[in-house]
Amino acid sequence: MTFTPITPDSATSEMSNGVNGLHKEMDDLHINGNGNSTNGTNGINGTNGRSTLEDGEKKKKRMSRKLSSPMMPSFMVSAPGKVIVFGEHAVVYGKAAIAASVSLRSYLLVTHLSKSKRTVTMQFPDIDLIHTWNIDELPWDIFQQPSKKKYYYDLVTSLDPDLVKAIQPHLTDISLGKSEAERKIHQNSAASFLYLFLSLGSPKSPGCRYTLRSTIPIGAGVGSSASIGVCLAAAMLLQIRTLSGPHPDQPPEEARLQVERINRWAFVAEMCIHGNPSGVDNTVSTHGKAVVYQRTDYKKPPTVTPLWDFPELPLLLVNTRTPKSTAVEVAKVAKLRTTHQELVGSIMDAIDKVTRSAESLIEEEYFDNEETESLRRVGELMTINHGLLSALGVSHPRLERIRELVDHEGYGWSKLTGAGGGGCSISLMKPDIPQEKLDKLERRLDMEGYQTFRTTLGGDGVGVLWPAVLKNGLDEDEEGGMEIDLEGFLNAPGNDGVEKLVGVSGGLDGAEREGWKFWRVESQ
Ligand SMILES: Nc1ncnc2c1ncn2[C@@H]1O[C@H](COP(=O)(O)OP(=O)(O)OP(=O)(O)O)[C@@H](O)[C@H]1O
Ligand SMILES: C[C@@](O)(CCO)CC(=O)[O-]
Repeated sequence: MTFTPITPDSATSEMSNGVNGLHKEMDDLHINGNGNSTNGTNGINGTNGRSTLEDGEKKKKRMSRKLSSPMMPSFMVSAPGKVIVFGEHAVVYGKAAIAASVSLRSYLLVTHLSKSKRTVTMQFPDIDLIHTWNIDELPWDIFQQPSKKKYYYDLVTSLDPDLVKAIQPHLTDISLGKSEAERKIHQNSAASFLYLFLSLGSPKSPGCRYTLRSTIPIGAGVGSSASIGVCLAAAMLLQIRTLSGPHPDQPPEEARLQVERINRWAFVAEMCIHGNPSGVDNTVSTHGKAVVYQRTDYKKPPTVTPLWDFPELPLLLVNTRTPKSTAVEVAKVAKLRTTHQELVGSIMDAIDKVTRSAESLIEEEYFDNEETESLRRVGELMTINHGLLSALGVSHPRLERIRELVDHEGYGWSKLTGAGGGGCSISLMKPDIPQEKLDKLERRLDMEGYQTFRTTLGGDGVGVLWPAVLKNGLDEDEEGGMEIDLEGFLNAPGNDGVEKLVGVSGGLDGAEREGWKFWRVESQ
């Protein structure tokens, strides 16, 4: 996909959509990080950004009145993790890869403080991180400098070293008393958070708390960091009222524009964590479904083609709990390629063929994700892809053991996902396997120290719950549903507790739960 630049004019007209979209009550709030009248981005009250002095005066009066307006309600944002379904390693050599969202997700609860409280807190209990900053002490001056200032519609492709430097003093007292390794991780997360907060917010940003819980395993190649970046980007863009929708009758083109805006800022968050990310993770996490991703020239942006009609596939994700290093595995393949250039080239070509065959298969009109024959064909491509990766030397005995337990027992088709050498595998399960056999398999894997997740490929991307009130098909719905409070969210037990409390598929019989809304970007 190519990023379509959003001009100030188009941004302005969308801003008024934004005001009328998801959350009417936001109209009355005094928030806007980026609004100003010089560049046509001022979305406050839906003005067109070409305001006269008189308008400005009127606006000032209106704004000062609004200071007494009620607090913004709590809301939630959620985004999925991802797996590479086909084409890892070959993608490093300019071949295509298919990546898809998984149903494991991150959930971010945004709660606002009373106006007198001028603090912002990031609370990431999964990694035991909590930190509070005084908003008025943050380095707004440099982030607001005209030569530095970025707007919500900007495409940011690299971090500004001066801005990164300005953040550093605000990271020094994070997680004092923890190990150096842990502090480094916490400081990275905080740097990513602050870069976004300072870029999208303003010195007038309201005091608030961002609390995140995730069901995605961390550092296992399932895109946990990207999903967090997506949640933060979406939440902050919603707070400054620069997104329209999601709402049911929104045209797909408009929905895609909103999603792309989130994706751009999620990429900025990923850059803070990873340095030089390809962008595939945040793209899949924002859009959901699946994408074909290809980077032929590293000096140019990659080609990202959304597979809007990617089927939802049932999947068993297995974490070997064996730490992997992507860099080591990639180097291993590079070395093999030096010695056997032609042969390795043929393997890469074969992987590319597998990826392209999968792409065409999935897009076939009669492809049916609930039908055995269609699943078998995708499954066989996964098996072939794994064999080719194995030939490149990136499998691992713990990954081969999964194939033994799943494929050789006739339960499904497995392949490693991501770099290999440990990390995770994915298994496409046959639809007719009796439940007790599946339970037995999971017990076996558990006994052998694996971590299993039943997940579905190709689900929704970023979603919004505005306000943070859920309906569960229970009596309490009559009284407007159940409000998600911070304590309840923090105390939800484990991944299941989080899913049960706020999960996007926590509706009756696992259906999409009423309340969560998604930008519907599909073409059909
Ligand atoms: N649940 C979480 N809570 C807070 N921070 C998290 C969480 N999950 C991931 N992170 C952040 O993301 C970092 C992990 O990112 P990393 O890219 O190494 O792994 P990944 O995103 O899970 O895998 P990959 O990028 O290979 O798909 C953590 O160090 C932390 O900063
Ligand atoms: C192994 C690899 O192809 C995927 C790692 O998730 C490396 C990369 O694409 O950067």
